[in-house]
Amino acid sequence: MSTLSEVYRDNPLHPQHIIPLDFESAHTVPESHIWPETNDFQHSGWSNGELSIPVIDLMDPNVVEHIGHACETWGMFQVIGHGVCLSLLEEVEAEARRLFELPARQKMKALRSPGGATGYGTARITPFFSKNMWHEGFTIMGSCVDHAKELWPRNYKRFCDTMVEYQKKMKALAYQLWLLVLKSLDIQEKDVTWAASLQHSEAALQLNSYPCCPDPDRVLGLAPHTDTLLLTIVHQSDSNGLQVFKDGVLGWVSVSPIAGALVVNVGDLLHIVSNARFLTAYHRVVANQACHRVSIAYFYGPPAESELVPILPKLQAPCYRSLTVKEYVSVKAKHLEKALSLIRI
Ligand SMILES: C=C1C[C@]23C[C@H]1CC[C@H]2[C@@]12CCC[C@@](C)(C(=O)O1)[C@H]2[C@@H]3C(=O)O
Ligand SMILES: O=C(O)CCC(=O)C(=O)O
Ligand SMILES: [Fe+2]
Repeated sequence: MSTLSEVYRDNPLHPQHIIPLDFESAHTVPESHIWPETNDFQHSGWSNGELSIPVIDLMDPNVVEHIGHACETWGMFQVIGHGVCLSLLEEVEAEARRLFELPARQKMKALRSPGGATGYGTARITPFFSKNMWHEGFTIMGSCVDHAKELWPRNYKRFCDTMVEYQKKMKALAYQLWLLVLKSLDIQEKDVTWAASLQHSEAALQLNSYPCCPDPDRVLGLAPHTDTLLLTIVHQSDSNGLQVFKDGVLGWVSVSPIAGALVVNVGDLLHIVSNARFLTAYHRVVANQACHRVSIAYFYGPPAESELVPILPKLQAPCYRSLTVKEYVSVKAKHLEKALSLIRI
């Protein structure tokens, strides 16, 4: 369907990097999932007052300044007053849980193929790390009917309808955030050559599952990474786990759940077009023993063929060379964290 899928088809993964652990049967943590020398997971993580990411009310008259400031200092913030109703957030989370609670052999029927972009499986960044994550995911790009039919042959409609409805709401919210971001950069929409194409944006919905872990201090839910596209909107439900890296003294900072709030990340593409003024959020997820954490992430960006050009204030030189979305996604699929430095001028 989308040309982003083509990029992933051209960068296939090995089957052993796609199949998650059968977490239900794992009563101890296997060697393959024990991360070395990183026992800082639970104890780092500030999360009070000034030491947490900003919470921004979209109805606030100064919302543009707040968003600009948050993107410059954290690359991540939480939004309230976004107009997405709580019942839809609860519904999409309940559907995600319904999927992940299926027995492993059932979920395997919707396994992502080696060159595929969609379906059940590990996180795409898995091959870059020597240890596996305490995580399983389900990726949706375009229609999820074929995979959902494998999971629930007679009863797939509720899942798909919820995902369609949720993506519609996320797309509208992402566009609203994008316009606020442009304002904060003092840029007119008409000056961005690919702005109109955002109507046909290439988006992905990722359902994430972090099962209860018998030994959470020795595993990682999701390894540190930055998101690739423009913006990510995350519904993280009510359990801790998400952390963002803040340069300087703070290190890993917990992103405390706020009921009804959504977490917004600056992705690499927004970092590039802002000419490095906005930080791309480097984040990770730690595991926990008590509950099965589920999150739903919506990735928003321009169509794959769009040419990204850093938007420059007067007299500023571009930090990155111009390239298409597709080209960047492909560089990232091959080099992960090194991708940004490879396109630096
Ligand atoms: C459109 C996207 C964005 C993807 C790839 C593709 C579909 C799945 C997304 C994630 C979801 C989990 C973390 C991440 C890092 C991963 O491994 O897969 C994300 C990645 C990215 O932001 O690069
Ligand atoms: O689970 C979370 O809170 C974050 C997930 C995430 O970082 C992602 O899907 O890219
Ligand atoms: Fe992420």
